[in-house]
Amino acid sequence: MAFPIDHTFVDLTKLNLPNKPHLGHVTNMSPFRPNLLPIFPRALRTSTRLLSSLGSNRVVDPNGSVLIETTTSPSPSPDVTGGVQDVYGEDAATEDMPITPWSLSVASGYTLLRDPHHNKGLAFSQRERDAHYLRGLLPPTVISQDLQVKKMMHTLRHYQVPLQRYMAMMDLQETNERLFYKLLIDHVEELLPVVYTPTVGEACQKYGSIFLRPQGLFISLKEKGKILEVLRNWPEKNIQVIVVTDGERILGLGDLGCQGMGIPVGKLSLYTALGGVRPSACLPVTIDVGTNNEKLLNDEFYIGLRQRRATGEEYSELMHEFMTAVKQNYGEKVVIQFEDFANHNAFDLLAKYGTTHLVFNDDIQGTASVVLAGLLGALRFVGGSLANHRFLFLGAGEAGTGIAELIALEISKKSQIPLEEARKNIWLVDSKGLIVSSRKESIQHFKKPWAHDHKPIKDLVDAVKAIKPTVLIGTSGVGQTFTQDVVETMAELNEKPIILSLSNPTSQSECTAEQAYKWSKGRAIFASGSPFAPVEYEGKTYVPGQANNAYIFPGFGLGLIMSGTIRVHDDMLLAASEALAEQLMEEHYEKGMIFPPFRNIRKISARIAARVAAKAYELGLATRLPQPKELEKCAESSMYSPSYHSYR
Ligand SMILES: O=C([O-])CC(=O)C(=O)O
Ligand SMILES: [Mg+2]
Repeated sequence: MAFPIDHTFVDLTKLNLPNKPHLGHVTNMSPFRPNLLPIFPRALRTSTRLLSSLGSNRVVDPNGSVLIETTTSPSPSPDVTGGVQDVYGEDAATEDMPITPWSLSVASGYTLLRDPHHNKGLAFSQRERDAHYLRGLLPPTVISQDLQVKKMMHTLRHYQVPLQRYMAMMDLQETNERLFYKLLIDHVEELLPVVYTPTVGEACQKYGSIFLRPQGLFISLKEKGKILEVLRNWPEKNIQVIVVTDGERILGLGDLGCQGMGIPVGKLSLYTALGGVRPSACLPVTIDVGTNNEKLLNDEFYIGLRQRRATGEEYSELMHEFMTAVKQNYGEKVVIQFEDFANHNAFDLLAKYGTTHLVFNDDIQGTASVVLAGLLGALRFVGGSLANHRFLFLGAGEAGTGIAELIALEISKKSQIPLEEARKNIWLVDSKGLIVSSRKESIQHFKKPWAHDHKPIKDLVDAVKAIKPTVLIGTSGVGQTFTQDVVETMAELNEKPIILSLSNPTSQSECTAEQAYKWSKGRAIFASGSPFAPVEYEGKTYVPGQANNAYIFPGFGLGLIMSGTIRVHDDMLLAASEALAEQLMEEHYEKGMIFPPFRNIRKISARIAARVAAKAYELGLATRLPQPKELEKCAESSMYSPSYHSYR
């Protein structure tokens, strides 16, 4: 290798590079000298990586002298895991693998302390404090990351109000990213309800008042015509997953407009903590087309556009510009996860972009996959097959019809009967009552497949009596709709009624865990979308499962990324469900759970990722070739590690 050490910056525009240099290729440009690639002698490893991302293994100046030349080939190296270049060395961090702390330039001193990607707070060693101009900027003590975790947990547990915990965690994410993820990974069961459902729901409702620093990318109607530019303002270039919302149906809380940003931010924290996708590869996006929420429009602290929602062409043009810009800027292999769109847009967007982009709707497909997994898991212990069951849903929106369709697909595949036949054991109730064939003309298109022959029924309890379901699933977004009467009727009809209250957050749950166990006299197999604490009933402890798409999307997305998949296929959802279901053990089921505990989630996600990737290869949709031999190991080894690096 030939490395000049007397150059500190190279002007990219003047170099003889095979690919035209573009800011998008280079992650550590000086903001003041945008064409200058810093070449520091101590940072050669990073510089050579940048070279390879520019498609070159040498830098030649205008006179033809070689400035940098590497012996390695320009593209793929052992640093390529999870499908893209590990520019920041985020994978497999170890204390003994020194790296250079890059940001826009080499970060040091005060800037290093304020750089969330590299800050270690009191964990900077004495040597690092000397080498990086930190002396005096920190109190004298040096502590380990483990002690920092202990201290932070101690602080969090002292907060009585969940929103205070949420704010403390968001503050940590913005000041010390690795510590944030270490906390979340090591204490996943305790902290999931803090950074995610249910607390994130309250945070979105109050987002304007608690807003300190912006997180994610805000794309409003004002950015029309400039979305590509907006994407380029984001500091990271190697994006693998985007979670996008337009805020119209945030959990079961309705239209929260621009304040829905808490959702993509929270979902992407889980992509990293639960699925091991690098934080720098995750991009939260909120599309702001206004809100119809009067309370927010009149709230002086509201952060979004103060207008009613744009609809029709104005809406679809903005979405289309966004979708096009994403593909143009990040290519075809970026996962775009639609989250918390209202029904009408959710189904249309999925259908429209499903054939041109790598899109996944978490509320339709993720929720479906997790619920199917719970049912398959339970059946492993009770015996029988899905085809022997009768399903009744309260709620016929994204989650309801998405789950119904995936159950029908699984039945159809396993029993080799036509899909239409498989749908016949599945019934849905919406706000107007049971969906029956006489209503077919007046209902939305996504409800039509479920309009079976039956006389109209208005009330849920009457529908339960008439249909006699073995499984009752709530996806209505309305709390307390599984009344005592409904649960008692389910318990009269079934020895072990399966009751799933999926609406979020806790306030919207169709019934609580305690109600389900009490009213069924301890016989219900119960799970809910939001977490409930274990319940004591007549001397026995029941542990309700959390049927939340958080079990699926992080591993599902990882599977897509690691295989370089370009389209989502329903068979991948079935593969994910099966991978999750087989990890339910008898000991879990005996306690009443139909999902394995979240504390093993990284292992669970790796298994899901492997199964999804395998299906992608089988379907010919994967582009990362050759196919890695051991996909599960490959998934595990490509996961982000939150341990601190040592800085040279
Ligand atoms: O965010 C959650 O907890 C699950 C979900 O997607 C929703 O309720 O919309
Ligand atoms: Mg959602």
